[in-house]
Amino acid sequence: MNIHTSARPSPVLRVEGLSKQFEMHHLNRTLHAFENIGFELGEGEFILLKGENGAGKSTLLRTLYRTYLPRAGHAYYYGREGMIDLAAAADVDIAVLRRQEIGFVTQFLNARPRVAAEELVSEPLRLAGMPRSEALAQARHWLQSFGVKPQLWPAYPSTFSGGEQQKVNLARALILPQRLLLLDEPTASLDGAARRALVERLAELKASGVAMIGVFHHPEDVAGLIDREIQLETTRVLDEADHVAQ
Ligand SMILES: Nc1ncnc2c1ncn2[C@@H]1O[C@H](COP(=O)(O)OP(=O)(O)OP(=O)(O)O)[C@@H](O)[C@H]1O
Repeated sequence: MNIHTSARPSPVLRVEGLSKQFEMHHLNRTLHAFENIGFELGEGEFILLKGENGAGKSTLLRTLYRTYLPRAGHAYYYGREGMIDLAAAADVDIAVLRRQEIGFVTQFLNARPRVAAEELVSEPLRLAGMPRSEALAQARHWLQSFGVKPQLWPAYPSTFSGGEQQKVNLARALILPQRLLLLDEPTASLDGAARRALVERLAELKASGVAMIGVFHHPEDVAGLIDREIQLETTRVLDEADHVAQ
């Protein structure tokens, strides 16, 4: 007898009852960015986050990256060293995870003055112990794939166009396979060739087991990668009177 079981992939992230609000002190109001979010993300899975402008998509990604602390809930991350609640972990543990396991990819480059593009891109590999020449060779490979011209490789990205900066940013963010990738509109302002290169790289990372959750300007680009979608509802603003009524 053949029994077919569709085993779920090992969990990477389990989010329960996650909520985030912003206090708008100057207006004496509370803005609920998202409320009571729950989902599970397994190895090699890809979740597309959807919702109107202001629905809380970026805020959810930033809360998972712990740029923000949530108001309530849990985000259990199953890492190489065991399980940790990203909603409550110490900053020092979050810093280690950001270096080694959890990546955040946005369209904005955090360019450092007088650091060449190829140095910036190769840095994660060098920090992981790869010899400099090998790390630089890989950095050039990825800069080439994303369409950054060779004459720009030794130049400073602070002088690059918006699209060129974004390509450097992507090459750096995706050069070292992470366990979990948070993607905040990584294709915005990229040309067609760079978008295709990005999607190819994401497909490769997904196949190697990297879990991803993200917002995409052109979701059709990643249609072939999506396992599930999460729809966020539009943000509610509560003022003091609402608080009293609750
Ligand atoms: N640091 C902050 N302080 C106060 N309010 C904030 C802050 N960050 C975001 N918000 C508010 O939270 C809500 C959700 O914002 P967010 O950027 O997460 O939306 P989004 O779904 O990513 O929108 P978009 O599709 O326009 O990028 C918005 O109303 C925004 O004004």
